[in-house]
Amino acid sequence: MRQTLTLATACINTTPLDLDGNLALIRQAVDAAATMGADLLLCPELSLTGYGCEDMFFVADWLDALPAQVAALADELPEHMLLAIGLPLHFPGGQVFNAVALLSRGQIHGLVCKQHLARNGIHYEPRWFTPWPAGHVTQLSYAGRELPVGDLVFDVSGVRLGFEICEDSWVASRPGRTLFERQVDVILNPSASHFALGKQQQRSQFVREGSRAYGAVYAYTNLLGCEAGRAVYDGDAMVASNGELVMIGERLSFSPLKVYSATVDLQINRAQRLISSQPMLPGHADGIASVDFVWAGEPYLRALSAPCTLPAEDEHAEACRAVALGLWDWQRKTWTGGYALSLSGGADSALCGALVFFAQVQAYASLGESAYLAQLAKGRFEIGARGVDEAPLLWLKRAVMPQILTTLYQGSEYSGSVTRDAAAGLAAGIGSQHHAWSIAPLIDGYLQLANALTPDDPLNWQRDDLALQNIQARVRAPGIWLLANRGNKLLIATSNLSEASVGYCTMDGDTSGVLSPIGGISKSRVLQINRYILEQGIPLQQGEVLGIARLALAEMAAIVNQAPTAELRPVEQTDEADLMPFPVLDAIRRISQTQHLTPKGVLQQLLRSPFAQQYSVATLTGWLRRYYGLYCRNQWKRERIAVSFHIEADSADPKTYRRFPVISSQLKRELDEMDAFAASL
Ligand SMILES: Nc1ncnc2c1ncn2[C@@H]1O[C@H](COP(=O)(O)OP(=O)(O)OC[C@H]2O[C@@H]([n+]3cccc(C(=O)O)c3)[C@H](O)[C@@H]2O)[C@@H](O)[C@H]1O
Ligand SMILES: Nc1ncnc2c1ncn2[C@@H]1O[C@H](COP(=O)(O)OP(=O)(O)OP(=O)(O)O)[C@@H](O)[C@H]1O
Ligand SMILES: NC(=O)CC[C@H](N)C(=O)O
Repeated sequence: MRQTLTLATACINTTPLDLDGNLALIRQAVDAAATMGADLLLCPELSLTGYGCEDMFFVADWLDALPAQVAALADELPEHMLLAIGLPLHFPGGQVFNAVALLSRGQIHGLVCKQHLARNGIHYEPRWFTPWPAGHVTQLSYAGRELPVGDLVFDVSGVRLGFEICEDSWVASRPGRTLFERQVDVILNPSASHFALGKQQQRSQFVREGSRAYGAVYAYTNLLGCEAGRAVYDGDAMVASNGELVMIGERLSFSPLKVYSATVDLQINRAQRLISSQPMLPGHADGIASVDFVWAGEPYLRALSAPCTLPAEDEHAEACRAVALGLWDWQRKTWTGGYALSLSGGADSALCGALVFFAQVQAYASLGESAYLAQLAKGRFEIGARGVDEAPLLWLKRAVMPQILTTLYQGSEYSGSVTRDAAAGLAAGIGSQHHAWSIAPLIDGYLQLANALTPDDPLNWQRDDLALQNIQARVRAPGIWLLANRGNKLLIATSNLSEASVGYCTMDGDTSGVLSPIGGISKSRVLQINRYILEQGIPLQQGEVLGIARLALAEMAAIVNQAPTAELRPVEQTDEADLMPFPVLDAIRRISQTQHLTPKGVLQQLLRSPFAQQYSVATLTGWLRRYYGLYCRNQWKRERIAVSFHIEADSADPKTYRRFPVISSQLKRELDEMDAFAASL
């Protein structure tokens, strides 16, 4: 019996429905794992089809074509390697399960089905899949063979393998408990776990604990990249043995595929089972499938992987990297000509522009110049060659960025030179093709048209404040759309999470666009990140390729040193005066969305926080009323805000994370209860 195993994990940047593309990456992963001498390769959840296939999981004809692909893949495997691959499993005439198949050369050994379907956060798996009942095993005719299916353990020449499929490991009654009873040596976890700040820490806890408590090696692998346009997957990969991490992969890589391996000692984990206080029935044979596979000989001279520790999380770096990876994947998966951005010289659009630049720099560093250029060539960019002595960063700014990003400053009579110069400076710093024009004549034109309808009663700022603000924001939209259409570019909308939550944005004005890259980042963090980009720079992976460790932008200084203002009114206006301090707004948003509380419950939390020392109860309840008033009435706006990436723990996206009725009571009763509670204090 083998005493050690070399386990490989693949993080794959899948595309939903792209069977050929996903299979090509899986084949590359098999080759890479073979080179590493791996005994087993684990691929992520639903990696054959992509995780986000949505209602295609209801299309039986499409599902029923998959087994032949799986069989063909098995035929190509190297002699001594097992492959675990996630896929949807259709019981002909019945329902669909979220499964993983275990393959070796020419063979499919069986399929394990997910028992706990993710229905929290951004996940809606119960719409398509049926949960598999624990302890149930059946037979199925699949790809022309009779296979065991269900809550299975595979006995591979004395080494027992079991699975927890993503959400299975997040719940209290995780399958690992019965895998332990069946003497499992290795628990494999194929996942599709969306990126959110702080999640690696959570995952590492169940990976380590799964290994310690169940006396097993635990291998975890996640999808990578912006698979289907919204969620970004971070390609987290970990292996734990004897309760300690022995492998941690690089997360949020711009490579479409990352394969890692770890060599682990099965004996030391068996020893933990031996001394476990949990009873284990001898001869527990239920749900154990014997696998006809011969491991390669024991590699006695191969060193075991050493324990390692999780690196400390740099939240700003992670947020920037996740957004940039999303932008890179949108660019390459949509085959479009880059991005167009209305650049105001304010915080939000500046961060969007900076992250488009960071995406190019990181893609260059991760892929290397020739693969990076090959990718751009697929998007039909014609990039001039880099000068012999030209530094890659300068070349990216000079030759690449003008093609990737078009920026446009659109001043009005209320815009100042501060923002115009800040926009021009940032554009120079990131190398975008920058233009500036005035929208004043267009606004005048609209006002003349409207005033001609009521010549005795022209629009004025005292009465028509919102109408006069919004026309300015709207007049900017057609111009930037024109430039976007002309260059086949994706229009970036600059909404951030805080403003999107309360609808503090003009529909069909500054919300116009395909994609809101920072729609998952709170305004408080946007402001902090801009300062971070100025003062520290975003760390680069493989930065040595460019000769820099971090990408800093000195041009952010002019952005960072302004108070956020929408420049929509003749009198100086700040966003925080219109709304409330952003840290308070973000706390209300986060508490209400992640703790699922009523306004009274949120107030109670705020009263226990440092805000209670800063602000009176009356001020806090006033802001809570403003927040909920805007939140409720603007659900229709959130339904129409451009697609965004999930970055913070919560999000405003009504199609994934946060659902709320478009028409509602506006929480009138609950707000009155909050006031009554505040009055009772
Ligand atoms: N109770 C209600 N329930 C559902 N819908 C309601 C509604 N009341 C009005 N509406 C609809 O909403 C429409 C108004 O929506 P919309 O035209 O978008 O505009 P609106 O939400 O009224 O105003 C835009 C707000 O965003 C701010 N803004 C704009 C641009 C940039 C920034 C920034 O700093 O980033 C901020 C601006 O200062 C203003 O407070 C109404 O005409 C009506 O059709
Ligand atoms: N003068 C301008 N030129 C070009 N685009 C503008 C201009 N003013 C506003 N916009 C567009 O409208 C969006 C919203 O404007 P707003 O001023 O609220 O945001 P911002 O300037 O990016 O950041 P901040 O809210 O911090 O000022 C901007 O992000 C930008 O895309
Ligand atoms: N695919 C899944 O089961 C994902 C669910 C899990 N709770 C996560 O967010 O990672």
